[in-house]
Amino acid sequence: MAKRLEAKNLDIYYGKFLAVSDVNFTIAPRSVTAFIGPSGCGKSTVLRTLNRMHEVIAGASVKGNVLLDGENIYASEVDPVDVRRTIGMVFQRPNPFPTMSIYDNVVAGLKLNSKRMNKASTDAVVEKSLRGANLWDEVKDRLDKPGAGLSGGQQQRLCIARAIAVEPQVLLMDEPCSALDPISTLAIEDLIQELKETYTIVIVTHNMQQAARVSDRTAFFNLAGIGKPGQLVEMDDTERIFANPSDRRTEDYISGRFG
Ligand SMILES: Nc1ncnc2c1ncn2[C@@H]1O[C@H](COP(=O)(O)OP(=O)(O)OP(=O)(O)O)[C@@H](O)[C@H]1O
Repeated sequence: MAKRLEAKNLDIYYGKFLAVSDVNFTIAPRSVTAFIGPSGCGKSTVLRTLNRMHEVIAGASVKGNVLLDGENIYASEVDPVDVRRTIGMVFQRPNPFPTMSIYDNVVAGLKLNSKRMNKASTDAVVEKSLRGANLWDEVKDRLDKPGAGLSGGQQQRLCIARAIAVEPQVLLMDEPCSALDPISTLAIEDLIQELKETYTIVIVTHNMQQAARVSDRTAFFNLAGIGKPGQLVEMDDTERIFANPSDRRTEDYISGRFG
């Protein structure tokens, strides 16, 4: 189910502003890749081009291609809504629909995809998704209660359940733990390890320990200079990036000399 993701010559714009230039990489199926780098270097921008969320912003555009198992997601015949179903996204702040029940939060994605399902199969998807997000045991007796009644960490797992309910092949996570306490953060990190058995995962994180803990591969992004676009400096096995990176700029960043 998990798929390979490739970026080819990506130039990413906000209006005329070239925010990130010439990004190329390949991400293997069933792996976790962390995007790290100083603020403003374009980590979130690159992430959003991987499921065509970038173009939702007025004036934003992309040159280059993103291939999912060799298929260009920017090809003219491709429906961006399908792309966003296949390549799901979890955001920085848990964003469940607050008044909607826990159950309805999980099925919200299915409804958007207008799948017609009977009650029994919907129940099964809800249970499977909540189990997949390690939340089932905590909420199974209050599925009809509002999503807003959960803790921040539970809400983030609910958002992950909502994202996996539509059975994506890739999961993009934009700083999914930045609003969470350390215990909830560890719960999400454990969950990421389990989810990579099924999905290809890309996570943006400011926390280098987190990148070292959860990812197989790490991509270091940097700004070419003030006012210049962000760029991918290097991407390699996480162990190598943290122990013996190829580029001096990566070493300076991970050893805390800047950023
Ligand atoms: N909606 C937007 N409109 C215009 N410019 C934007 C927009 N979002 C981001 N940018 C610009 O694009 C560049 C990259 O921003 P981005 O948020 O991708 O960086 P980042 O590395 O994720 O930063 P951070 O770590 O602070 O979240 C920055 O110069 C930023 O100001």
